[in-house]
Amino acid sequence: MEQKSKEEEKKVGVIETWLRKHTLLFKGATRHPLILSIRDGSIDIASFKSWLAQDYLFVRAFVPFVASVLIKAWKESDESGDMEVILGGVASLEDEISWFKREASKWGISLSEVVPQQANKKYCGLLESLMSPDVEYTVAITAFWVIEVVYQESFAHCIGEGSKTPQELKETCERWGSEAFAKYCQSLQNIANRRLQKASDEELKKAEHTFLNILEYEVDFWNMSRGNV
Ligand SMILES: Cc1ncc(CNC=O)c(N)n1
Repeated sequence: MEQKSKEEEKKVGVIETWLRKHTLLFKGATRHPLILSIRDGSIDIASFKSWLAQDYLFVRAFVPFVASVLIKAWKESDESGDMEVILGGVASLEDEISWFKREASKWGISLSEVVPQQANKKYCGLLESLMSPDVEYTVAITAFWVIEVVYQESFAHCIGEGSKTPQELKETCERWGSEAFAKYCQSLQNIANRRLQKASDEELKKAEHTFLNILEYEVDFWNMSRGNV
């Protein structure tokens, strides 16, 4: 029988603790019926197209949010390496926006005509509130991590063992489900964990609240496009 020392216990990050405490909600966001329908091949393409169009608008709002996290890292971070990780995130969003445009044209979606739905507007509003200079770096980087990891966990599930994801959706799943994206999410998690470990109770409370909020908004976001699954 191995007994964990107090030192080892302390190494279990705040995020791991939250993930254990809020497993149900996390599963709700990362094993949504829409994702399960991609994985089992039963996906209704209209739902996929609706998600794609809405997500393009979301990602456009996500860019300034990530830029705001970059500014906070520059001002508040105790580790210079944080900036490179976040800057990498900003850079890859340029490619992502081009990808959305290509993908939309493949599916015959006219992005200029897409109208944001309620859940999307609400989520973009949350992003905007998190851009405020009053929001601490620790809270913002935690939010950034959870937004990314929901997509990573969701889409990785669609390309895992035994998945029946339709060929034409595989590229989408690879975008967020890839090993490279998983590594990037791990880097964000490490930064967030480091900051959370040093945070005040007040900040911890705010960060956990934001974490839960985002998971709920992600569920609402998937629900928007789920159609009749
Ligand atoms: C609603 C939502 N959540 C997370 C992501 C992933 N981040 C950037 O692409 C996304 N595209 N959309």
